[in-house]
This record gives sequence, C-alpha cells and structure tokens, in this order.
Amino acid sequence: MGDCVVALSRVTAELGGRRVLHGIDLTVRRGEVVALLGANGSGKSTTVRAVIGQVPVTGGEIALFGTPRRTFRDWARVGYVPQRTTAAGGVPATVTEVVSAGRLSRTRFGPFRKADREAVHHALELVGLADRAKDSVNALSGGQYQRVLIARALAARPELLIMDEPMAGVDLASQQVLADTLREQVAGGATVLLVLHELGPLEPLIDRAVVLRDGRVVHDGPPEGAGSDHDHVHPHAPHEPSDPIRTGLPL
Ligand SMILES: Nc1ncnc2c1ncn2[C@@H]1O[C@H](COP(=O)(O)OP(=O)(O)OP(=O)(O)O)[C@@H](O)[C@H]1O
Repeated sequence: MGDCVVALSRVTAELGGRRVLHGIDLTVRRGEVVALLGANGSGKSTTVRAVIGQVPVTGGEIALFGTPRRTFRDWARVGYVPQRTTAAGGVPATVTEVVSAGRLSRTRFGPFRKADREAVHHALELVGLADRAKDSVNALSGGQYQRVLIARALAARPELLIMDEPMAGVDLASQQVLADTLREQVAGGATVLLVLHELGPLEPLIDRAVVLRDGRVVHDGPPEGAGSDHDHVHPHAPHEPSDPIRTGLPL
C-alpha cells in the first residue's frame, strides 16, 4: 500500500454524543480521483473532516502519505476546500487575501516572496478570477466564491486535494471552470478526494465512487455502479417537509 495517499481503516467518529461513522474503510491511491457519495447525513463531510483532523476519531486508523495522521505534519501537501456553507466567514477580505491564506502552509507564516505571490496569482488564473484579485469576496457570486476557495487550496500547490461538495450551489459557468481546473490538476498528477451529492459534470474524471449510508461504506467501485444520487437534498434547495424519506442510494 506504498502508493496510498489517504488510508482509513475501521474509522469511527462521534458527533454530539452520537456515533456517525461506524467503521469506514477507504483508500485513495496516488493520482486517483475518488468521489464520496451518499444521502444527506450519511457521513460524507464527517469522513473528510476526520481526515483533516477537524473531527476527532474514536477508533480505527487514518494515514496520510503513509504517515499516521496523529504524527503527520506536512499539511502543505494537502489542499482542503470546505463546504461553502461552513466556509463563509462574513469577514471582509479581498480575493487575494483569501487565496494568500492558502499559501501560509508553504511560507510557514513568514513574509511572502515573489514565488508565493506568483503562486497566488497562478491559482487565481486557474479558476479564472485573476481580474477580480482586488475585489472584496463579499462582491462575488456563490460560484465565484467557491472558485476563490479552490484557488486558496491550490495556492500551496498541494499533491492531495480534498473538496467537500465543490459543485453545490454553483452556477453552470463556474461548474465548468471547476471541472476544467480539476482536470488540469489531475493531469498534473494530483490526487483528489471529493464529496459530491451527484457525479454530474465531474463524472468523466472520477476513477472510483465510494457510497456511504448511515456512516458505513455500502459501495466502493467504478462510478457507473454508484449512479447519481437523486435522493440527496441539498441544504440550499427548497425542500418540502411532506417529501418521502429519501435514502440517496441505488436500490
Ligand atoms: N456538529 C454536529 N453535531 C452533532 N451531529 C452532527 C454534527 N455535524 C453533523 N452531525 C450529524 O452527523 C451525521 C453525518 O453528517 P455529515 O455532515 O457527515 O453528513 P453528509 O453525508 O456530509 O451530509 P450532507 O450531504 O447533508 O452534508 C448526520 O446525522 C448529522 O446530523
């Protein structure tokens, strides 16, 4: 398993005193693009947040680049794009400031040098927002803000990209930019783990789909077998309380 970039073995986690991950096994090998699918509340976000250390695990093992997560320190190799709903801070900042924050893991919080400024500019070019560099992020559309978050993750030139629902609530034009950006990253050798509620426009890029149900893996294989998750209800989407209970899984 020397080429495992992410490896979870029998991982359990609790939130609010309730067990939400019931023994997750998941591997992402170097250069692979793995999609984590499943209904609302199935544990997708909790799984990726456990990988980056935002959710404490109560059992099992997590390794990054072959190193146990507990002792892993090389965070500049990892780019994380949070779910946009949890990332909106309401703090006024320019596009450049937000993206520069993604470079801090490389500068080790020291002064920015030319290479750092170039990396920030390049990341903004990749997501098509170089012309908005000086604008406040508050002036951006949801899709543009999502592109800023992705540029922030790319600014450190990570080998592993972890993205939580990068397409959620994103307009079609931005979706296309995101798909193109991701394709370039993958072509450049990046490894990707992303949470999706449906395969959508990213499907051609995905090597493997892992479907969760109630905190357990119920499918791990080619994306064709996973299908799109029509039963997922996104928090941004209007939702009728009278809707039937949805499982989000292929029957
Ligand atoms: N901070 C929290 N405290 C208590 N329970 C939580 C918390 N965050 C999530 N949960 C619960 O943990 C379970 C897994 O949630 P998680 O966000 O990982 O699911 P998800 O598959 O990412 O769903 P979604 O598609 O809605 O984002 C759900 O039952 C959720 O209600």
